[in-house]
Amino acid sequence: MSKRAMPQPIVFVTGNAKKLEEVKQILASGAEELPFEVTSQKVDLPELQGASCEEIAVEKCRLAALEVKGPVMCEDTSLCYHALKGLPGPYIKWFLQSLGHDDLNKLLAGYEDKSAYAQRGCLFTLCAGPGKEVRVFDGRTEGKIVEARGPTDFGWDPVFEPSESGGQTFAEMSKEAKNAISHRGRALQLLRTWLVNHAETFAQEAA
Ligand SMILES: O=P(O)(O)OP(=O)(O)OP(=O)(O)OC[C@H]1O[C@@H](n2cnc3c(O)ncnc32)[C@H](O)[C@@H]1O
Ligand SMILES: [Mg+2]
Repeated sequence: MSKRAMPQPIVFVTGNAKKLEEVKQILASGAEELPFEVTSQKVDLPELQGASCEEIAVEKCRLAALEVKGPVMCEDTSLCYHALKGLPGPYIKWFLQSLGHDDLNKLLAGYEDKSAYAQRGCLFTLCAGPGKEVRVFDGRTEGKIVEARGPTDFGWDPVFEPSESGGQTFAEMSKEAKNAISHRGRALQLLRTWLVNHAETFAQEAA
């Protein structure tokens, strides 16, 4: 499919190089090609505190559109422990940075339930430009928190064992296998389908 002309490509705004790497792989694979060009820009956007995952994601995307002055997509990943009623959730980045994998796991030491979900972080968000509607696409993968196994180059991948992985942590899986069942792969698939089906609407909003 040829790409539709837009004044500007959609800019994926993120400060995280590993996210960008996966998003590129996911967009390059799969049956449907995106009807628009996607580029990326490294901006560390401020994130709301004390708000719901969805409010955090929407506000970040709104700021990204103002910054880029054109169409953008962003994403926010949460890691939610069932025993901790959804925490650390959107604050996983700060927990991981301060605690590291081992101490992160100790948070669950007092609980039987080690299950977690990597949720809404893939909250992928899409916005056609400053002041335009922000659309949210929610991808979720269930699993449990385990002792770290596998390469440690991407966030909490070593301590998250998805229920569908046959016992491997995200870090131990190939990129293709992770992307096929990951929160990011699922949310991005929803965004892709929406854009394919609403290309006209989105192009008009961005014009
Ligand atoms: O600029 P942005 O896109 O916000 O990038 P970020 O690194 O700040 O990312 P988040 O705010 O979404 O915080 C999510 C945290 O979870 C980590 N993370 C995100 N996706 C992950 C994945 O698929 N596997 C493992 N860790 C992940 C990421 O490194 C952060 O520490
Ligand atoms: Mg962030």
